[in-house]
Amino acid sequence: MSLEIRNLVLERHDGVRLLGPLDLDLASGERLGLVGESGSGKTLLARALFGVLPPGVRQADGTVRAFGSSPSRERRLAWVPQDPGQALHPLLTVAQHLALLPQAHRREPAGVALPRLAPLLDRLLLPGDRAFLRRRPHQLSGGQRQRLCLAMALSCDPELLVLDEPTTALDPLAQAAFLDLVLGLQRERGLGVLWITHDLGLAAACERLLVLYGGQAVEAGPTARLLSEPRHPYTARLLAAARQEPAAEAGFLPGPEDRPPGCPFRPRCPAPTARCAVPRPWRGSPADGLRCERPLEAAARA
Ligand SMILES: Nc1ncnc2c1ncn2[C@@H]1O[C@H](COP(=O)(O)OP(=O)(O)OP(=O)(O)O)[C@@H](O)[C@H]1O
Repeated sequence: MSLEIRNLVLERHDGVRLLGPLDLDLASGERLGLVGESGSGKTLLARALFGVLPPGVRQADGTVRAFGSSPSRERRLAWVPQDPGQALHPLLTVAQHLALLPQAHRREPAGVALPRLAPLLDRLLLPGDRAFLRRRPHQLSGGQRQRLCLAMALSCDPELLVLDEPTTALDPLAQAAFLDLVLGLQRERGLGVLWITHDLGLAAACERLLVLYGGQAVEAGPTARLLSEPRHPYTARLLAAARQEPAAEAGFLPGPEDRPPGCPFRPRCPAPTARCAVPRPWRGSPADGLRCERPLEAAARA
């Protein structure tokens, strides 16, 4: 197993729960889409994987295991960030960015790393000539900046790629091209992929989905099943949004301190019951299960 998360709970410094309890498994070479709207805890989860929680957030419980306890885990796991503008250093050149991780993880000098990475740049449609390698981030297009982040993430041949909303800053055509590129690389290299997104349409390229709402996993399963027969009302709502269908309900995800006890989706749910106010157990396996008192088919039968 590339990634094994058990009972992970993240809290704010004042004890307010931000995420969890959460279980997640990712097998090697598998593509998992982590889907949820803004504020649902996706980025915090990615940060927990890399052990870099922001100030004011702590891991209150649970375990995160990437590649067991392998000492090389740092280089086997790589992250493509949401905002390349923030991730890239404005004063470093393309060449200096590309040499950073090989230097840190493999003690590989730039003079060795850059020729080794030339075919990768080619594959990512980034020019490898001297003039391009001397450019700084502000001299690149948005798509080139994001592909540079991808090149950096792949520079030490990782086995698992975590992509945190990597296409947010791109136009729809560039989004589709970036997705194709990642899927192609995933197949060629047998990479595991954890694709974090609020867009169910983008996540549909993954084999499995895990849906988060208000810091809780609400549904997980094979993508084909979730897209055709969502069981949690929030998954159904996401699906309707991806199809640009109008919402029957209004409202936003409340802040972590204002979330109701029990199911966080209860205030927006079309058919809540009194039992939804009580925390419900996860039913099923981490890969295929649900946390809902009144799954959709049951509600339809009532
Ligand atoms: N450093 C922090 N201190 C306190 N609360 C935080 C901190 N970072 C995030 N949070 C809170 O944790 C919750 C989850 O945040 P997170 O950034 O993981 O959401 P997200 O699903 O990635 O959203 P987005 O799609 O907008 O990036 C939010 O309510 C956020 O306000």
